[in-house]
Amino acid sequence: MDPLKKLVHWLEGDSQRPAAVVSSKIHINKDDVTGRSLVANSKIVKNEPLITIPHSYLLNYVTVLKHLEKSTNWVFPINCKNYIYIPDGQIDPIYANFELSKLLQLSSFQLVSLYLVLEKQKPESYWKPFIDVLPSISELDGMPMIWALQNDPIFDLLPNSIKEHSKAQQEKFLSDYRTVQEFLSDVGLDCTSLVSQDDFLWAWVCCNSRCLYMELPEILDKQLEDNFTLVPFVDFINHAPDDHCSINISSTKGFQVTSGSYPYSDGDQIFFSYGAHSDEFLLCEYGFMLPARCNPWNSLDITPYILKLLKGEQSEFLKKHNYYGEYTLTSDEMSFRTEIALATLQEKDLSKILPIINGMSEGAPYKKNSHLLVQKILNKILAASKDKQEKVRRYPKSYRSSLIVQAHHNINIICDAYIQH
Ligand SMILES: C[S@@+](CC[C@H](N)C(=O)[O-])C[C@H]1O[C@@H](n2cnc3c(N)ncnc32)[C@H](O)[C@@H]1O
Repeated sequence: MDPLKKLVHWLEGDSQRPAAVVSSKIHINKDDVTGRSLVANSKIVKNEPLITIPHSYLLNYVTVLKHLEKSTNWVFPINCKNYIYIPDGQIDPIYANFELSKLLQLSSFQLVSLYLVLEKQKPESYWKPFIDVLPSISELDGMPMIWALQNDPIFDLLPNSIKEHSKAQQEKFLSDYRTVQEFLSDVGLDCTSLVSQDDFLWAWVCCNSRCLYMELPEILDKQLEDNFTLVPFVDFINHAPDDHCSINISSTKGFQVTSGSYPYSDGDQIFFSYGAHSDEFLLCEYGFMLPARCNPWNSLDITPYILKLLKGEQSEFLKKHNYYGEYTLTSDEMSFRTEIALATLQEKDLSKILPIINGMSEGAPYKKNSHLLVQKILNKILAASKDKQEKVRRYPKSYRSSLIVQAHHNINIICDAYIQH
């Protein structure tokens, strides 16, 4: 049977497992650009219920621990038996080694990724219908952190802001992998044979590109970034920058999607917004960008250029008032933080900047020079971007090179529009 059909069949439940509810007005579609997506078969009105996925199908910190508990002699402190189905079956000898106190020290990313890798290796797993439809690593090849991990020299030709973002992600990934290796060796297992770095990368990027916000029980005392879940079927919904579907989590019913403020016609793709994200963010975290000029959240990060110009006293002043770093601009305006930093650069008496910070002054005396400074910075950025684009052209055409060209194109659009403006 086709893996998508198997997934739908699994979600239909059985005498023990609750059924998910999927509106007959939507179906799964597949294309080369956006992968799987959900599409309307007929008219859908505003706020119409579309999908409900019970907790038994959600993969997150709580459900993983609940499934592991079965193979161990510890008792998970959260009682969720009546709303999370755990299949009867054999004890897993690997999980039998897992100590609760050590598991509770893992983050959601570490635990869920480890569990996905181990479950994927089993010929029989409760989660198999879900795991079989997760994207392969090659489907997530748009994420530049993967290029960096593979030491692909083309990574160097990305805009600096994307390189910085991807390097930070890469460090987080490697640190998560190290923690999981330590966890496995602490419980007496051989990590390298059980969980290779490539397998862990696959699971980690699946979590990164498909996780949805869900608060974990307070008793687990986790960090904000641990509050996520994977949601089969709902994770086929692609991103659009404006509001489409709305999502909601019911403690009893599970994960619910309604059409929200947006009516759909037959053939329309169903979207929801992953957040107010720029193309650079979408590329780093999800491996795609929106078509040119379609993303209203695109901005240009000029932080390194401004930081280089600041003198010690000016940096201290900006740090003291929480205005150090994160200097951006869009096609038609610079951010307030950028304005403050550029005014600070021009002022000897820094007390004169405080009325601008407090909203008592518009900072008119600094505006002309600030604008000139930004123009100079943008010309430098344009020159660096042109140089990198020429180098990319010397590479054979590939998916990665096309993404780099698009990322530079986005920068050119903002710089040109701002300079003309
Ligand atoms: C939550 S999944 C959505 C379903 C996905 N298309 C699939 O085939 O499984 C997120 C991934 O979908 C793709 N995606 C989401 N929105 C997109 C869009 N507007 N354009 C292109 N790709 C998109 C990206 O690959 C992203 O990592």
